[in-house]
Amino acid sequence: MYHLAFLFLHLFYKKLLLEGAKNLSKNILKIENLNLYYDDKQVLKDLNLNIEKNSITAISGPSGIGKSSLLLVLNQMIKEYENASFTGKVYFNDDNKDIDITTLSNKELPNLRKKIVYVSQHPDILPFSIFENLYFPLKLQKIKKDDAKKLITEVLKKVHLYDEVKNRLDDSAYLLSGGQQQRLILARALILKPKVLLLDEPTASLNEELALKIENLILELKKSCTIVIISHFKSQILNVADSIFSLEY
Ligand SMILES: Nc1ncnc2c1ncn2[C@@H]1O[C@H](COP(=O)(O)OP(=O)(O)OP(=O)(O)O)[C@@H](O)[C@H]1O
Repeated sequence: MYHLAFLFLHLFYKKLLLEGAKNLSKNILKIENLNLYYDDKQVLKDLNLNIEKNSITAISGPSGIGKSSLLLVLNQMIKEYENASFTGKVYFNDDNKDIDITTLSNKELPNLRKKIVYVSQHPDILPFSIFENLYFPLKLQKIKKDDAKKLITEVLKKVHLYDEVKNRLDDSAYLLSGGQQQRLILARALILKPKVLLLDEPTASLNEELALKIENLILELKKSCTIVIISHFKSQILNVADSIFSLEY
């Protein structure tokens, strides 16, 4: 009888431990009571959001409601805006440890932004060649040029840009079309294998065929990272999103 009770307790305790471990790692990002202001103007009000690991969350809502601002909070790029301020907490589950990223020092932020990468709707192309735009983040990681070449080819193929640029990698990236630049910055975001990708209108300048290819890429990326996406295309949201978070006035 005593043994049976002990076994039961042991199994119960193990189940609790397993559930605890599962819950701990289920959400990769967690926002609690976020209020965001630009100067005196409040943009986000008492916002709470959980984002599951390896999921695709779409942020929807009317123009100007604060969708891009919300993405900027998620990797703390918002701290670069002098007129922005916020209250609340943002937890990032990194290697099964929850850290409140709002408390990170300025020195710790570049490392966070390698793990949680924001891809702007306005391609922030660097004034270098196509190759150098992609080599830049790798150089900072002290990755050798030969290894970098392999990674760059791989990532250009992933974003369906390789065939268009393979013979002109030394040309200025400014010579690329809007749609090519958009795929280039997506490639640059992917090259360091982020844990979270924050995509702000990733297919805004692409034709329908390319947009579909990028949607398929986003679905494939879900296996290795978590994605938060802003898109004005309803069909795109329905095609890729596991959940939709709507911002309303
Ligand atoms: N740096 C800033 N300083 C002051 N106000 C800003 C700043 N950035 C954004 N805003 C304002 O904050 C509000 C939210 O902007 P945000 O770009 O987050 O909206 P959005 O939902 O992404 O819009 P859209 O769908 O048009 O891209 C808007 O009213 C915008 O004008």
